[in-house]
Amino acid sequence: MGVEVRDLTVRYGRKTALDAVSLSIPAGSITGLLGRNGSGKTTLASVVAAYRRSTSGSVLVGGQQPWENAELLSRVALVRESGDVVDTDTLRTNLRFTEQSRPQFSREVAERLMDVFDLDPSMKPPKLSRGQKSAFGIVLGLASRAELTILDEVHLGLDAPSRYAFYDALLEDYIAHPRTIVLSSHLIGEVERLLEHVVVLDRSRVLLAQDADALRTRGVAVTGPVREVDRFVVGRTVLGRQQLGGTAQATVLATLDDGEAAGARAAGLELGPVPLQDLFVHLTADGATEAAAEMGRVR
Ligand SMILES: Nc1ncnc2c1ncn2[C@@H]1O[C@H](COP(=O)(O)OP(=O)(O)OP(=O)(O)O)[C@@H](O)[C@H]1O
Repeated sequence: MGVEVRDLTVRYGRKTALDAVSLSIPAGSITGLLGRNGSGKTTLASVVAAYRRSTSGSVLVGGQQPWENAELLSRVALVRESGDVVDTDTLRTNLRFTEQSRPQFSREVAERLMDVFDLDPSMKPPKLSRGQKSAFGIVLGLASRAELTILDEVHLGLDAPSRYAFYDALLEDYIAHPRTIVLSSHLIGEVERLLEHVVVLDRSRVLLAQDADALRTRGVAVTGPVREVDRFVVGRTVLGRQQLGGTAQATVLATLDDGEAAGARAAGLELGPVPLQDLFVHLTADGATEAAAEMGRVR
């Protein structure tokens, strides 16, 4: 179940949260929805899952318009940090409610994840710690096996072992039951290995929407003698540069062909990948629009 967003604008009063956003989320992928605070990620997730109406523009989920489309929405799950649970009922009862409304719900996944996160089914949501609330949202989200599952900052409050347990569970269940998953997170370094597609929002607009592998190949980290590094970067877009004594490392936007790579190595340069996190930081830093425009041209 893919998502097609065209010219989507959402305003809250005079505040424009999404400004003529157009993007595609491929069916059967794990897509990272990335962006700095206030860039519009939650707003986009809310409109796609029909929690909120757009001001203008269109959203199609699996080719259908989601607003007030109950049949479609039974196959779409949005898990938010705030949690969408009934506070007066136990976790066990909340699980049962979700099971009744989700055609693909897996009780086995729910029980396993309740154990993984050490959640007591007889507790009620208000008694849970922040991390336990996040964990319960993840249990509901993954066990629902919705064809489109949007996980919006669900890791907030989770400690590192619980986050890695979540990433492992997500990947394992996704491989066994492929579906479309959208993962919004600030912890790009942690989720990078999961992502097949990346959407980056910046100040209410789409900065990038592309295949994660293609994005990774857009950058190269070049390390070596200062003079050689400086020669290499001439005419290229430099995202960052560090120097320690006579050795420099520059991060540049470049996809090297075999000849260029061999030439660089012959000049004593080491070539390495640029972590997605670094590309993201550079591209969304203030004043980085030129680099982003260059990335956009190679989309
Ligand atoms: N209910 C609201 N009323 C007014 N403005 C809002 C409302 N919700 C969000 N906004 C504004 O819309 C913009 C986008 O907010 P949104 O929550 O979508 O961003 P985000 O990318 O999810 O941010 P974060 O990473 O901090 O969660 C922000 O400037 C925010 O202040």
